[in-house]
This record gives sequence, C-alpha cells and structure tokens, in this order.
Amino acid sequence: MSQTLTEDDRVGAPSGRETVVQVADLRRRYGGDTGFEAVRGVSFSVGRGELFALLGTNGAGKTSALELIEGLEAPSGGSIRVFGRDPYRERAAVRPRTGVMLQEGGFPADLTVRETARMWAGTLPRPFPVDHVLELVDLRHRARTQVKQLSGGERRRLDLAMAILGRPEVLFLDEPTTGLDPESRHSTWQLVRALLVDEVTVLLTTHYLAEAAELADRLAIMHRGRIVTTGTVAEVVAAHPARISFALPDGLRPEDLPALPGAQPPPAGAAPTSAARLTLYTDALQPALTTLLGWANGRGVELAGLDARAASLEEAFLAVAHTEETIEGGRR
Ligand SMILES: Nc1ncnc2c1ncn2[C@@H]1O[C@H](COP(=O)(O)OP(=O)(O)OP(=O)(O)O)[C@@H](O)[C@H]1O
Repeated sequence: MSQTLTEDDRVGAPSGRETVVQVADLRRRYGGDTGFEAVRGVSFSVGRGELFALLGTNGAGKTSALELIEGLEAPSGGSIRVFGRDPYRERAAVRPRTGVMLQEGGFPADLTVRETARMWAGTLPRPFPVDHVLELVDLRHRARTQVKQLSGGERRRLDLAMAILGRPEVLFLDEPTTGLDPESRHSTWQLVRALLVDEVTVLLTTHYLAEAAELADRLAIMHRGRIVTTGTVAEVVAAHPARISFALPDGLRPEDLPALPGAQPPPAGAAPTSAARLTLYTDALQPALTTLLGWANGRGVELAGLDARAASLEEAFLAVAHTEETIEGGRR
C-alpha cells in the first residue's frame, strides 16, 4: 500500500539541494498483517551530493529500511521516491542509477577479483573501466586472486568496488567499513568524500559513530523501528549536555561546589561517576566553566585533571539507545 506524498513532503532536502531520496511514513512488517513491524513510520529526505547516515541500535530497522529504499521489497506502508520514482514499482528506471553495497556481497567465490568485476560490468550500461575501480579500492594488486582467497576486509572493498562500478548517482552503503583495518577505513572515507564532491548522493548505515561524524551531512538515529533524533551532527549533539569532569580536591565534598549554570542530571547511558572523579553535566558549558573556575580560584584549589567537552555523537547515541520515548516519524 503506497501513501501519497503531501505537498510538505515534496519540499527539497533541508540543505536546499535538489531532493533525490524522499521517504515518508515508511513501514515494513515481516510475516503478514499480524507480524512484526520492523520499520514504524520513518520519514526523511536526502539532497543531491549529500550523505545521510542511518544509525541505530542492533535490530533498530536500518537494513530493513534501506532495503526498501533500494527497491528490493515493497513497503507495507508509506512512500519512497528516488529521483521522483517508486524504486520498487519502477525498478527498471531507478536501479541503473543506483549502486548498492549490501552487508554480504555474495559474489562467486571461485572467480578472480578482475573476473568478478568484468562480469558485473557486463550487466551495467556505462561502467567505469574495471581496473580504475579496483585501483580506487586498492585491490588492483589482487586482481588475479580468487574471491575466496581475499581477506574479510578485501571482500568488503570488492563489494564497494562493485557498488560504484556503474557510476551510480545514488549509493547505498550498508555498514561499508565493517571488518576494515583503520587504514582501509580511512581510504574508504576518502573515496566516499570524492564521490560526494562528484554529487553522488549516499545513504549509509554504520555502527562506527566516528564514521558518521566524519562523513554525514545529516543523520538519523533509529531505535525500535522509529527515528528518535535527526539533524546535522552538530544539531544532534547540541541536544545533549556538555560534560565537565575533574578530581575533587582533598577535603571537599560535591555539596561544597557552587551551583553551575545550566546544570543537568547525568544523561541516560552515562558512565557512573566515581567518588574520586566527579562528572557534572550542563547545557551552558562556558558559563558553567567560568563559575567553576572562579570558585576554584577564589578558594585556591586545583581541579586536577580538569576536562570539559561538548557531548559527543557517542553520548547522543547512548542516550537514544536508553530512551523509551520516540518522536513519531522523526523530525525534519
Ligand atoms: N526477514 C525477516 N523476518 C523477520 N524479522 C526480520 C527479518 N529481517 C529482519 N527482521 C527483524 O527486524 C528487525 C530489524 O532488523 P534490521 O536488520 O533491519 O536491523 P538493523 O538496524 O539493520 O540491525 P543491525 O544493526 O543489527 O544490522 C530486527 O528485530 C530483526 O530481527
């Protein structure tokens, strides 16, 4: 059942770019009408040349949503448009313009890397030269190696090569750097950045928050089938309190400290603070720090190991993972 997009849904991506992917109230139910609903009303849009990251706890519904947007299945509710078309019903028109990197590539194990790439290139209307793509993912030196002899990380890079071989305008990357060593992960990020410069639109799922922080123009954090929070990395992080931690000077108790501006309780999922090292939370970091340092200077005490920082994406993620409350359909 497909739901019609409202006028509001048709507006461009928040960045002001042309909207390439538009998802409205997307739903996916496994096992018929009474089965489990893995995606429960997800809405977002992605502009041309933008990278949108779908983050979430295990089983949050990221892959289930991504597969629908790739056009592999029809949604049980809601609507998807890729280049203004339905990726499932109009698959023949949409598929040649997309590149898909699934969690498991599943290429024949007995073929070599180059044979695999040539075979795949043969199915595409205007592929890049095979060796150029193998070079991009640093597999040229493995071109004569059978797929079954590749390491896990090399297979992942072959999956990426196959996803970009057809010069896609939209690229779906489902956990593209899982199993890659740090160097390969960084080269994959560089490659993705180069694709973004070329105006390729990317939808990414990842468990590496650093990857999302590095690459994403905007992101959504999913939990139990819904988007709980969405925005740029800075927007998502700004909704969570900053942290100040230090060793409590000898002879002082937490009650002796001044009241800090914007003081907040510890967020859900925060590590417990120890008696020796105090951690305080505030949504007004600069005034809180000024108050604390003024107090310490006035008393002539040193706050050993003082550390003050804005919330990280990881803290925002942990808070989401611990919350039961969700915003229906997400914010845009
Ligand atoms: N074919 C299926 N039949 C029934 N339930 C399924 C099926 N595929 C996935 N699910 C369920 O749907 C939910 C969402 O799974 P999905 O793989 O989309 O989550 P995810 O966010 O991608 O998780 P992960 O981070 O672990 O990859 C899970 O509870 C999962 O068990």
